[in-house]
Amino acid sequence: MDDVSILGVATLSKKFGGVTAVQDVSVDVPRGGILSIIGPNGAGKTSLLNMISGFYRPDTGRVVLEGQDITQMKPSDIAALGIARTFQNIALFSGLTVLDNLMLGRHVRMKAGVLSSVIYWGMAQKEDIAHREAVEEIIEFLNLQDLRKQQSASLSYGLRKRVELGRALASEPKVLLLDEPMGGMNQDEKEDMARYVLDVNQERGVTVVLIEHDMGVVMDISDKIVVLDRGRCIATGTPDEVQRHPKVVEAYLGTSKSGGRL
Ligand SMILES: Nc1ncnc2c1ncn2[C@@H]1O[C@H](COP(=O)(O)OP(=O)(O)OP(=O)(O)O)[C@@H](O)[C@H]1O
Repeated sequence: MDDVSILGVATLSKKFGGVTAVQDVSVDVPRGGILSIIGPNGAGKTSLLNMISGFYRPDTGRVVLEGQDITQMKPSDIAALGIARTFQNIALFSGLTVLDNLMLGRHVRMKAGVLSSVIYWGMAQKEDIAHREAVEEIIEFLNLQDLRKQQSASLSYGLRKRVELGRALASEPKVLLLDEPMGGMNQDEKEDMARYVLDVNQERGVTVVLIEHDMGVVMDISDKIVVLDRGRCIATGTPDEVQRHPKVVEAYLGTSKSGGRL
């Protein structure tokens, strides 16, 4: 991993039975940047995120966060070290309010357990106030003030995606993994979300790793793009470099027998 990277994966591979989901993929994620992972359905994008966040154990290879090998760690320990994620299918507690969903997102930062909060009630209460302040600040940042007491189930799809972003931000991540944050959104919702992702990156200094199918958004906001195809990395570079890369042109436009699968 080079000096400018916050996160690196090296020769990661993962098979499910006879299916190779990811094969020998190496990626350096620049600190403070936005890196997008693109590729056709089944290319291995989500599997790669799952290995970074500890949800899947790689067959081979390493995941390193700020010099620390996290390959074998549990998802909760990885979250505590500063990697948060959102899911392709929204993973909120639909019966809970926006505020409570965000408070749950903070639990990796909460020190006081149930027992200690009984014994050291005052300390736990102080901690609770600090957590509430942090969550209120995120609610303001994402313009969710008017919705804080609403059940998340009652919100539109685009707003639920925004709340999920808030839940991930509540853990104060250094690196945010976003799995299709604009998937299923209309154009206005997409533009809003792209703006929030940029603000998270630029104003809060969070490194972003993004899986996204909307090429307009990807080309607009990414510093670096990784292209996966059938589990392998076929190109890495800036948006310009990747767009001109012969293998990407072939896969996207189908200049050969492959017929454009992206
Ligand atoms: N838990 C699993 N069990 C079995 N096979 C899996 C599992 N997770 C992923 N796969 C397989 O691994 C391959 C890569 O899937 P993955 O979801 O990582 O691709 P993707 O690029 O994220 O696709 P999409 O854009 O459709 O989300 C697919 O063939 C998929 O069926």
